[in-house]
Amino acid sequence: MKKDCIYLDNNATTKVDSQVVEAMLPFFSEYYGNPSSMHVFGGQVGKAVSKAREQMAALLGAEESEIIFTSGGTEGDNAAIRSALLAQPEKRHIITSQVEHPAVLAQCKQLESKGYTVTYLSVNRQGQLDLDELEASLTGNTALVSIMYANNETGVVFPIEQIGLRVKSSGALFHVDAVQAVGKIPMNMKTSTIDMLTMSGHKIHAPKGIGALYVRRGVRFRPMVIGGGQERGRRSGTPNVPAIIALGQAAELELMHLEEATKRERKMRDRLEQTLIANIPDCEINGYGSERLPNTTSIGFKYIEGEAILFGLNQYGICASSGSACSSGSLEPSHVLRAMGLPYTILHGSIRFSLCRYTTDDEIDAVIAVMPGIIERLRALSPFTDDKAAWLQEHEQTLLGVKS
Ligand SMILES: Cc1ncc(COP(=O)(O)O)c(C=O)c1O
Ligand code: FES
Repeated sequence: MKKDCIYLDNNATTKVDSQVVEAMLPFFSEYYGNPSSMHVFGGQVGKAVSKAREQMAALLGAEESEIIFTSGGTEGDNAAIRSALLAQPEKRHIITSQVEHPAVLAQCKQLESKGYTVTYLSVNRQGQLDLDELEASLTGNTALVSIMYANNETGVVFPIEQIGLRVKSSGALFHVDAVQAVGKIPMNMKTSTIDMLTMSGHKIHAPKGIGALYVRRGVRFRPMVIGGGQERGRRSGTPNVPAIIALGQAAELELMHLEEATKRERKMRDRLEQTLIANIPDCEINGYGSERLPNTTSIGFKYIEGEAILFGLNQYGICASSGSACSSGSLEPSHVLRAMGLPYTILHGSIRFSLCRYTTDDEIDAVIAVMPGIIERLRALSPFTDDKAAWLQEHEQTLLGVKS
């Protein structure tokens, strides 16, 4: 495995910060007590967990009592959706969007088979929701609206507070998957319309398998993991103390770096985009013109395959991705880009670069230097010309076996 790679796949996962590793290490073999124990040895671990909860709450502008530690984004999303439905058994309708992460979409699909009705809001070519469509979909039967803060593939940011105001006036609960937004967009739950918010540690330089779910005080929470009653009865199981300490430390660092790091990342991201667009014909930025995360760019290069571009980049030690980490490896084109109605050729030729606070200008320069050559070589080999690509687009539905 290359250690010296140029890592531009931070939306898939991030490197654990060395200060984070340092903070968690003593909790493996030195302070290994159970935070629920009555003795002082366990009690001091309990205090460290409380500090981590404070650090997490500070990043979200929340109260400590509103933070539940989870195993990550997927659990947070699952737990929030289930809780919202269990708390309002008389309501049988859910609203979400077509571009959510599978952690939300798979849950909704399963609920449909159990008799729930789910509305999947559409997005336009820029990846934006239509707030009128949302308003028209809300009914007295709507239990929950679950919408992501920012999209993991395109970085497109949804107008969460405008959505929340509409949700609140309908009486439904509002859950937000903020896995990609926490640490990149300032959050203040005290002035927000959000009832529940999911975050995940491994996107903010903490380890994998730890995260937090924010549940607004006063919102009835029905736990998904039940047992010994840890996390004030909201998530049972002996907590993963070292990972929680790590998450707290990572949250503190994110808050400290947020303003300056996102400014730097945006500058580098914009330079990367502008230079590639200027130097390579027939490419476009997915979600351009929409508000986007400062660290993310998804670029479609016509007439070639995203996987082939990644292979080319790999030879220079550059890590990027052709969609979400969970679905890359499958040949299905991205459900996000498809929902945006992108033409066949862009759909298949899209790759994502995602930066972090460790990204340097030299790394961006390296990508800028090799990309035109990679694209040119692949296009020279491509069997698709303009005309063939147009034919493919026309027959896209048949080729993909999509029902429509
Ligand atoms: C938007 C979004 N939601 C949820 C998840 C799942 O988080 P986790 O990997 O912590 O389960 C991810 C991770 O890629 C994500 O990008
Ligand atoms: S699990 Fe991370 S993008 Fe799907």
